[in-house]
Amino acid sequence: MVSAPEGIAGDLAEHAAQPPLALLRRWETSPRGLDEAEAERRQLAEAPPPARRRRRLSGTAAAPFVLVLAALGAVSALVGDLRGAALIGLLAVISGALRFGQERRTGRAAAELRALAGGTATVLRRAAAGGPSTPREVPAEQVVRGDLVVLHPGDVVPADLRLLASADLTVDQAVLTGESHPAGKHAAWTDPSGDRDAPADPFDDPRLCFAGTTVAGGTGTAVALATGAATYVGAAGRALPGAAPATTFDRGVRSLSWALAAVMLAAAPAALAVTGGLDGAPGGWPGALARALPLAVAVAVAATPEMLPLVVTALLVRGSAGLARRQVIVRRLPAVHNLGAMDTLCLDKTGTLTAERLSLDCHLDARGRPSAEVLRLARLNAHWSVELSGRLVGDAIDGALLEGADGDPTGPEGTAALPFDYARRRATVVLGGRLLVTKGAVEDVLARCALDAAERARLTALADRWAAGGVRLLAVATAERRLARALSAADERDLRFAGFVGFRDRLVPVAAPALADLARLGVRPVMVTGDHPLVARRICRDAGLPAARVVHGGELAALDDARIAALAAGGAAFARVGPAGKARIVRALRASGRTVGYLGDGVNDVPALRAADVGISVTGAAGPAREAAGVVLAHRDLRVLAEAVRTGRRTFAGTVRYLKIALTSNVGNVASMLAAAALLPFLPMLPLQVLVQNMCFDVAQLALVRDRVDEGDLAAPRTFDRRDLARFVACFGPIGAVFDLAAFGLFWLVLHVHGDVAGQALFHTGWFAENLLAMGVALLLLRGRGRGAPRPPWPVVAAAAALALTGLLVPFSPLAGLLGLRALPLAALPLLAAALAGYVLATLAARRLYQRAFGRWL
Ligand SMILES: Nc1ncnc2c1ncn2[C@@H]1O[C@H](COP(=O)(O)OP(=O)(O)OP(=O)(O)O)[C@@H](O)[C@H]1O
Repeated sequence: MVSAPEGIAGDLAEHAAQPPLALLRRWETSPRGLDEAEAERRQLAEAPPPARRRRRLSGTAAAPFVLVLAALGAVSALVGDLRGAALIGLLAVISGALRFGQERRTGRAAAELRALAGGTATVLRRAAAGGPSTPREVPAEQVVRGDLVVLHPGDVVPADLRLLASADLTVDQAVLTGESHPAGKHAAWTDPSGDRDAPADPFDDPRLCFAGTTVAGGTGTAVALATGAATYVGAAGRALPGAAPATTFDRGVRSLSWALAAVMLAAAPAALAVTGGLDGAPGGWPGALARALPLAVAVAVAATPEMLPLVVTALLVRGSAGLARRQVIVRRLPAVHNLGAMDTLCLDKTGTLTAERLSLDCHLDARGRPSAEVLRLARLNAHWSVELSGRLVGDAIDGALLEGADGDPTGPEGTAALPFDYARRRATVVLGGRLLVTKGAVEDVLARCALDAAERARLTALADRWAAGGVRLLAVATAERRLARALSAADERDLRFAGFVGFRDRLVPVAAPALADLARLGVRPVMVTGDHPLVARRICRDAGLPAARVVHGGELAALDDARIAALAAGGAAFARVGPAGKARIVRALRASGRTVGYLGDGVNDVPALRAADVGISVTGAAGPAREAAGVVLAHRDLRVLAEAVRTGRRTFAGTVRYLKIALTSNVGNVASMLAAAALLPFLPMLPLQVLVQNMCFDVAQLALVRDRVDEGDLAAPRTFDRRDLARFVACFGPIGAVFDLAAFGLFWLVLHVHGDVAGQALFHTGWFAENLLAMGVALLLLRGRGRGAPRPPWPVVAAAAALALTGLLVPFSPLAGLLGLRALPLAALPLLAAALAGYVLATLAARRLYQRAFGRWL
């Protein structure tokens, strides 16, 4: 559960306790809302300062590598090596500039992608002070304090709100409280004991709605108390709505980062331990320590794949740009990875598997005979529930009813409405102040009709027959009633059954092949629908989906997460599931270790879209559903899903490849450096040389972002596998270390480098060159499995060549003196070639063995 600073919780409690009118006065607003000019003024006052560039610069400056360089520079200056300190400072600037540039590029691309879709909210505003107010849809971040916000099912609450009025409002607060049942919300609260103004926990206060939660049912009007960072979640430092739950990839990278931090912490003392006892260091032990400390830090840096965040973001941006070309819009970058990791895809039915539009099929009386009167009642219900709820358009059912009608349906004017909501599964209007007309799910409406058991059973059987044939029936019922007060769900009782309206929900032709493609990629589809179990079974059959059993939403409460996951794994479909139930199924599957996608287009899908590892929606879907999704399909063509999954896997494989190459090289390097430090009577490499070489490798590895992936590595869902990574590094890391050490041995024996400073510089140079050449080779050989794998693209070849050339040419350049390097004698070249040839042959052999033993490369 999210907890926020005391002050915020206290403020909210105080606001909640105030009478609505006093509250409106205090916020200088009115029951008709703010006028546009005032809203704009407040928006300017509340907007965060435009300090983004400065923040990015300071973020770059605080990057671990830059920080370590700064620390090293300081240590060098302290031990009197001013030239070294200046050079390290220069290195810090170059590294920071590279990082800043790359981040700016990827950041811009990511922002462009994000801007493709954003959250909206409905507010009541007036064009001018004193004028009438109208509901207006505005971007969620433009809601200001004092705005009157109108809530409908599926809306993501845009700010912390105090309710002024509501009708059967329920809010899913799971993102904040973990509570899976929606909480009832209404404008009043009284403490039974009369002691307190507000419940102890603000989330229990029915008068308050919190930014980031989702409206599950009913409607409401509320005043905004806090927006943006000032909201309860904002102040708690929590990512605001849309914040997808941590995915397996996030968790994997996080645990890897911890492991690497531990390696860094261990590498520094290890380097100290092996170099601390250097013989003959001037100044005795403290002098040796002062010389060894920078190396220890440099070794720790060399052990870390510091480009990881950059490579991950660049790969994600590249993946999403590729998807955008295929009309798949990625709204949240990590969703790309999650598409690749997804092994279960829950889908609702209407508008995803079946056509976006329903068509009216029949209108029947209680005997099953065509009835124009039933159609007229259903249309009046649809017309007035859309009109009186302030919504511009109805859902698919209302749309289908109104579509065929010639103008407004004839009949008395609607005077009150209780619009459709997913928990009640029905909609009710009052016509002419006394005729109540309800339409909705057959079993829900029949349960509220005054019928004897036999008649109810007969009507249920009649509806089931139609449902089994693929027709969705809704029941229509009426009642004569004078309402002295506002209409509420309690009035939907003792109804007189009028008849049925039926709709045809056609499976889109591409649904079955698209789902088959996904199944071949190891993604199990699970249907989760609000519709009737028999309709669900029928559609599953037509779409080739498993429906070994259809679990009714009503059963969910009695099932624990493990059982729900087991049912889904056993091929069950879920029917008559409301928004909270859909989210519950997604959470249960995630809790069982699955990576879950959710594909839906209705407001009833919003909680599930947000609970999933990756929420997928379609353009033309309800606004809140699009906003809740991480991925939006620009065309309702499910066939692109398989390609999106493959792109996700490619992106993921790219990240894994980077990690494998970087860690293998780093581990081999650090191991050989520590071993050499223990064996040699002098530092095997100067800290600055370690850092320069490390930076060259870092930059070269950015080319991997452009690399291709073997399609064979994309066949199954991928999650972060630390064991696989460790195995790879354990197989290939030591090869690098062994050949590094072999090279030292050769230099030692053949170049006679021992002893004097000039000899040491020669040794350092030999190693510098050998290391960079080996890194170039690693980049080319470890990127793929060899025969049959895609050839390296030119940026990777160029990066490998640049590494090799840097190693060979820098010792002959003016930079050599600055870095403490010397021109290598010609005799060194055959040694380098021999060490390198050995490394190449050993790696090729190991690659074949690895391939045979483990099959998968990335
Ligand atoms: N506008 C409406 N008025 C009255 N009843 C409705 C309306 N829309 C839907 N219903 C009833 O409520 C049920 C649940 O609707 P819901 O939208 O949750 O699911 P669905 O559209 O049937 O399927 P899916 O979850 O696959 O989109 C419907 O099957 C229908 O019986």
